[in-house]
Amino acid sequence: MSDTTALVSTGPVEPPRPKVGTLRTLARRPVAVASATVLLLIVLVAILAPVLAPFDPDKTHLRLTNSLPNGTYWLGGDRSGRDILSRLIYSTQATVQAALIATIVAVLLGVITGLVAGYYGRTADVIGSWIANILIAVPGIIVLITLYAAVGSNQRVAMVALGILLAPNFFRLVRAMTMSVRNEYYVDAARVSGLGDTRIIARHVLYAVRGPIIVQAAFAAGVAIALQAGLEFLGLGDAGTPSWGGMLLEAFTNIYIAPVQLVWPGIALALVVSALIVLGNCLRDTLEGSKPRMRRKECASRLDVEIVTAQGDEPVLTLDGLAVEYRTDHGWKRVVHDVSLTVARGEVLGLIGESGSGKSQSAFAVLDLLPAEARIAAGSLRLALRRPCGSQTRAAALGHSVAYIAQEPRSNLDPSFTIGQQLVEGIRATTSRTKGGAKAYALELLEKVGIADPARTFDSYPHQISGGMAQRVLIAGAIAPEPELLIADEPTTALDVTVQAEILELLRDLQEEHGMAVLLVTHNFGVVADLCDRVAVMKSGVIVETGETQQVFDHPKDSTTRALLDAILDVDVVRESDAPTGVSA
Ligand SMILES: Nc1ncnc2c1ncn2[C@@H]1O[C@H](COP(=O)(O)OP(=O)(O)OP(=O)(O)O)[C@@H](O)[C@H]1O
Repeated sequence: MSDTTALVSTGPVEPPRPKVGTLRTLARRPVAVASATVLLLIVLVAILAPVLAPFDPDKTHLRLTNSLPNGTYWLGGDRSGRDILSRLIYSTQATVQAALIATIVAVLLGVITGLVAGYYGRTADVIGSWIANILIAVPGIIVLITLYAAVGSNQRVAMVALGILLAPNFFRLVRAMTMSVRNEYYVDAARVSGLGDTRIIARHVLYAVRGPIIVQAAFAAGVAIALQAGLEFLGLGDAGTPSWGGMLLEAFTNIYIAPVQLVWPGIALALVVSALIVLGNCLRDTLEGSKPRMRRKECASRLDVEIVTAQGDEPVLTLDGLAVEYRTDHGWKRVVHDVSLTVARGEVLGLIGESGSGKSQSAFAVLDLLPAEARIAAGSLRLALRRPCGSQTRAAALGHSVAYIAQEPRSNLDPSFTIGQQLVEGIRATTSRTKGGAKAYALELLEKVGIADPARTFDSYPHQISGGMAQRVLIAGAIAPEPELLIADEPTTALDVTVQAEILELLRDLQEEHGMAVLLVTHNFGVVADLCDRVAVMKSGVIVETGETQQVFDHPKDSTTRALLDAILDVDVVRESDAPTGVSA
């Protein structure tokens, strides 16, 4: 990225993309299938215990006391001569019951109160947060031990209490996520379209927070199982009901005589808790649409990047044969085909095309900003820079010699920090200025990009400034290291017409003053006319026409170019071209 290293989007919570076939996606992940199978088997074993267990769990064969695995007792006998396998099987009932009760209570309590507190705020939030803080401060195990002492060994009551103690985790998670989702535009739109609060919460908010809830529920079930076993191990359980914790306790007292007895309940516990955590993570990944097996570096590895010291009039940017693909349910889909272009030193190249034509994907490929689900199938990138950028890698060049201005100015500013903090951090990361020097430079830049009161803007948070000012701030951040190439992705799209004209004028002035090369992504020929020396027209991932702006305006060859030209009202806006010649896209 640019010197806006610090100006990275933390972005609002995105509305979740609708997913088809969650179970099918899950079924493609071997670890998910394995852990789901383990959990399903455990539940089946709990239900079918009387059928599956070879012996009554309390039946004793004295001659098999502390016996090793044998033909009668496949896992051996315990210190009372009972079958360990049968007791292990019956113990799953207590385990499943404990996990279900604690998790259901925690989810119901925590999610409902978290949704109410996060959505309505105010009193509900204050009371909910207050109770949650108290419950979190309470030492759970002590409460449970006290409870056992007070009401006797009643696992159901203990697990309800544990559920209440675990509920604040859900409360906090759901409250925080609901607060982010509550102000999203799609929630506003649902409200305006007449949906009631209950439907909005159930349909939109709950849908957005379901992934983390599922993961948290898996953790809660794991904690419940571990705690239930712990309490049984402490001898607080019902001695008449087989449980893994109780078996561990017996095996522990017998450790010098038959240490192997510790192994079976230990394995069972480890297996169930691990399966819960793994399945929870897989479910979250699937529901949130992440594809963990595809790492960005792995996917982007086919772009051949070369950073060299510029010789003569060599173009700053040379992109050759770029192909970008996205993974779909039916294989890889190519969205950018064999795109080649150059941007000469000091030149402004407009990359124009209708929506979805592949402009942003081409720019993102240069900036190494493609998402994890994309891959570069072919292509080479050459950056010829006058100023050396340390290690001569693309990562080193980004932010120093190559800067970026994004489409959505506000979502590229971190709402938690002031404009000044973000600018200073970016400047210090890309230049050798001291903190004081960086502050003075930031104020100078803010003035340069036309901000009327730089000192006030410097101390403002992003939500306190307008969209136009936010874009000026991003431009200030981008030009701070005096880049040789500026990539601007629809820098005026999110702004109103008057502000658009001001920002374009600012970009033109800065480009002329600094002699930067600019790759300007846009869908508006008016913008191209205003700023660009040359233009490359894209359609369906392919460059269909390139040429000097004036020439393309006067004699458009491709029907896409003509259609885009027809979309602007006044072709007289084409500026007199003083562009360098002889550089082809
Ligand atoms: N994450 C993604 N997954 C799948 N396909 C994608 C993804 N992002 C973009 N695409 C596809 O890539 C193609 C090119 O998208 P790109 O963002 O480059 O369009 P664009 O020309 O910049 O349009 P716009 O001006 O609307 O941003 C589109 O067909 C789009 O559907």
